[in-house]
Amino acid sequence: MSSRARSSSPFSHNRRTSSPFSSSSSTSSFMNTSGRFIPRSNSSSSSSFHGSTGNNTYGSRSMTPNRTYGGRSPVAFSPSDDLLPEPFDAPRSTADSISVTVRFRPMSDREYQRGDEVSWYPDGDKTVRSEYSPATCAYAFDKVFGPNANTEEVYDVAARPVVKAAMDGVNGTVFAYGVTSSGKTHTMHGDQDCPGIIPLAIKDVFSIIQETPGREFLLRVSYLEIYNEVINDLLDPTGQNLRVREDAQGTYVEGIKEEVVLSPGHALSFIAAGEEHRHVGSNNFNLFSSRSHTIFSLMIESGSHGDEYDGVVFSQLVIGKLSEGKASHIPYRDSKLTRLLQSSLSGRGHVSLICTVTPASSSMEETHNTLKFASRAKRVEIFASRNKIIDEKSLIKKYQREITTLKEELDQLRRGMLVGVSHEEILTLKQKLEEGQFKMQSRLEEEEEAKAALMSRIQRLTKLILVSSKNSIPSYLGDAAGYQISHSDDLGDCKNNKDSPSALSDPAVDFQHKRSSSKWNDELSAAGSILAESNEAGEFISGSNLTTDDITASDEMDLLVEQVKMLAGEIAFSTSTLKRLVEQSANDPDAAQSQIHNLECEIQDKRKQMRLLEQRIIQSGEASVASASLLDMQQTVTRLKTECSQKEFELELKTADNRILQEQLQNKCAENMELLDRLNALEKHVASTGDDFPLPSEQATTDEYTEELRKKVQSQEMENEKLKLEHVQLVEENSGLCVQNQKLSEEASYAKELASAAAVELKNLAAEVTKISLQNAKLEKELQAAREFSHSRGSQISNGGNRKHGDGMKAGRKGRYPGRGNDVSGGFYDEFDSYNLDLEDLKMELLARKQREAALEAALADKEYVEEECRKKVEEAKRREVALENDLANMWVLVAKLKKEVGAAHESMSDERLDNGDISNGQKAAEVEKNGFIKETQSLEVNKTAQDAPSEEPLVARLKVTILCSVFVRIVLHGNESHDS
Ligand SMILES: Nc1ncnc2c1ncn2[C@@H]1O[C@H](COP(=O)(O)OP(=O)(O)OP(=O)(O)O)[C@@H](O)[C@H]1O
Repeated sequence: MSSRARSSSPFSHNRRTSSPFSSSSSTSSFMNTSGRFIPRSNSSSSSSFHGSTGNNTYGSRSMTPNRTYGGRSPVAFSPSDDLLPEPFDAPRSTADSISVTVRFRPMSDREYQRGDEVSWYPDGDKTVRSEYSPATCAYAFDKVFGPNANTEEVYDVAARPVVKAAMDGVNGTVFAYGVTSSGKTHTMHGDQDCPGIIPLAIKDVFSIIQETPGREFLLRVSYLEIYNEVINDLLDPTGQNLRVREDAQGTYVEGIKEEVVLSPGHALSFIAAGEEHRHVGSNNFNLFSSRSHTIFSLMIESGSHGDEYDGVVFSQLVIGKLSEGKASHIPYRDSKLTRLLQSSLSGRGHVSLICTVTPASSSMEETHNTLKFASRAKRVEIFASRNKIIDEKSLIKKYQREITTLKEELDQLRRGMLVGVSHEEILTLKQKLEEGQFKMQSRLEEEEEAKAALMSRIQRLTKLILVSSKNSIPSYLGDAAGYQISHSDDLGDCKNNKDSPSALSDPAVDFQHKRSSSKWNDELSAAGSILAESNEAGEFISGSNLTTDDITASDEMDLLVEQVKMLAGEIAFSTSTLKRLVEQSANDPDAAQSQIHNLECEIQDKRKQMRLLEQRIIQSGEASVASASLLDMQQTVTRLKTECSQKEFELELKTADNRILQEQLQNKCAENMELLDRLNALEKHVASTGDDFPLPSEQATTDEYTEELRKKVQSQEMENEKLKLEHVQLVEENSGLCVQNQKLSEEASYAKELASAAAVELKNLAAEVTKISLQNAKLEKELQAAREFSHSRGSQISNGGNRKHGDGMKAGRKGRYPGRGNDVSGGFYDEFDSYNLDLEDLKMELLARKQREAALEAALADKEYVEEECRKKVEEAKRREVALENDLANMWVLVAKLKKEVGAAHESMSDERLDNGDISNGQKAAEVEKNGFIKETQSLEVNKTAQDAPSEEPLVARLKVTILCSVFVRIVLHGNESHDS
């Protein structure tokens, strides 16, 4: 058995009683499954939906208690029907979803005062709808409870099936989730008038146990709080900062205390004690509570009786209160809470999520977030199945086994089946058996003792009550009465006096006296008549039969003590009556005298009785000591001790009550003082107001005066109203400031926490940095060493000549570590050397190649550049050539034109001259010359490429020069143009 629990209650239950509980002092696992959420693949089953055309049937935007939330949503969808919770029948193998319910709380007075409106409302019993966008924003859940629903209704839907299944061996988790002040505590814990889920579940568990007589149950509880990521054991104040551990069975809290519980009250007392240890207790610091989660776990172990034993079932119910806190800086997925609930929410048990929300508009966003969370939770699939422990871990099984073995042995012994076994062996076996039984019994009895002591005390007290109420008296009381009577007889005139105390003339005295003593005296007298012949105190003591079957010595002692107390009370009362009579005797000495005498007799009589009883107590004590067996004495001592401790406990309670009462008294006194002060002030005020009124003059009529007074009162009332308003405003302002102040302090504390968290982070980071720096330094060192090594290696190799390949180099490398070659490490170093140098050579070669490559690339680039330049020049030259050719062609066209014109002019002139006969020889020569020129030009035209004909005529040569010049000019111009462009 894993010993996880720090300790557990030593309570065990006695099987002889009719209770179905099994006995145990147990340690067991806290959680017993592990796994993960399985997101539902079928998105159509999602519970959130949008886009409906429903009308909001609630016109008003304020939520009042009278507002009805019944009726189905008129919207045109029914996804909620898909989400109806299936019955939690165990075992179950098909997938089911988490049961998700939403509970609205009523709007608080504060929210009303703040002017909040309803922002979310339950539309029917399965839908939550936004008031501001009802058509587009709505969510469906298994069940939605309006603000008027009570917790029992919530329990019936959201928790009862889980509890039932848990009692049948299926793990279950019920948790309330919501923002601060949304109603988680109200839902889970509740109060006296309206018990929450936890007390209801506990009650249910015990009723199920009562209704299942065929099974034995062992229940244990644990209660923890997760506050600011720290787990504290609420059942054990020393259990702080516990750790979540994980084993094959799942996650559990190491060292959590588990207590065996025997009744609902017992379980609830642990919760009440746990609440005292909570980090925030009943504190109303919202921010703190939003970081506080509580988990109450009930471990249930059960098995059938004896032969019907069919294995032990172990299950766990976790009932949690989880706060949705925006203040929390740890997201849920990383939190301890998630780790802890991992087992419970693993999908193998039932899970019921109750989301608590407020309808108020000031919390609209928070409520929306809660609804979104709830909607997402609905998609988680579970496969709830029944747990079964068939290993040896079960306490019930262990005990059952032991009992069965012992029974068998006993049977064998009884039947005398141990044939051939010697008498000694039988005795030894018997002894062993008895020892075993004794062990078992003693453990059970330990548990029973406290209970038995209480029971005996109750019985004794009950006897006393019965004795007095039934007007019957045991024989020993009769003795006492007899003694009283006989003693009175002794006193003679006291008894026979008609003015006995019961016939006192003062009716008040008579009544009071009767009220205190008549019943007792009547009883004594009645019994005394039976034993009237016994007239001596000694006889009464010795003759009384105090050791009847049903009355033990201690009972007798108790009764005697009670009698002494009563007598003492009566004596005190008679004494005070006597005092009063003595005072009265001053007025009427005769009448009072006899009464005084009787009363004195009575007091004496009672004193004697008391003394006798005291003696009897002493004697009875001595006698009982003498006669009682050791066992009796032990029992008596134990009982007395128990009573003592009970008395102490009662005393403590009384002291605490007293303290509270005193505090209350002090408060009341203070309040009274305040009220008195206020009264005085008011009286003064009234007096001063009265002074303000002028006394009615003789002329003024009473009516005028009354009117004046009325006006004054009215103005006073108005002033009062004003003051009241101011007061209300001030109170509001004050509460606002208080809230602000609280928020600020919360924020400050949050900031502090953040700062501390940041400090921790920083510290961690610093540690990381240090670590990394150290690593860096180490690496640098190594690098440096490697560099040095390679450097020295390089120089060594360069000195050694042939560096690249060959034996010489290897010989050089080996020479670096003289002596190493002989051993293994030397060989390794040589190899390492050689590898390093090869690598280095390769690197250098690679570098040289890269350099060559780069040089070649540069040369190639140069070449390409030059080529490009040349190509450009060639193109330019070609373009010029084309241009020149064009110019030349144009030129030739011009020349041809000129030639034509010149030829035409020449012919017409010669024709005219020939006709007129006035052409001189000179002119003829010129014309010849011209004709020659034309002929030459024509020949040029034919041989236009021949530019320097040796036999040119001067004119032709000139023309050529002209043309060339023109061509040159054009080339120059063209060159300039192209240059400009
Ligand atoms: N269903 C309800 N009906 C009536 N009153 C409710 C209901 N739910 C909550 N309240 C009241 O609202 C107030 C806040 O509720 P409660 O303390 O339960 O909130 P909480 O969520 O537990 O807050 P915290 O996280 O701060 O502890 C309480 O005064 C409570 O009595």
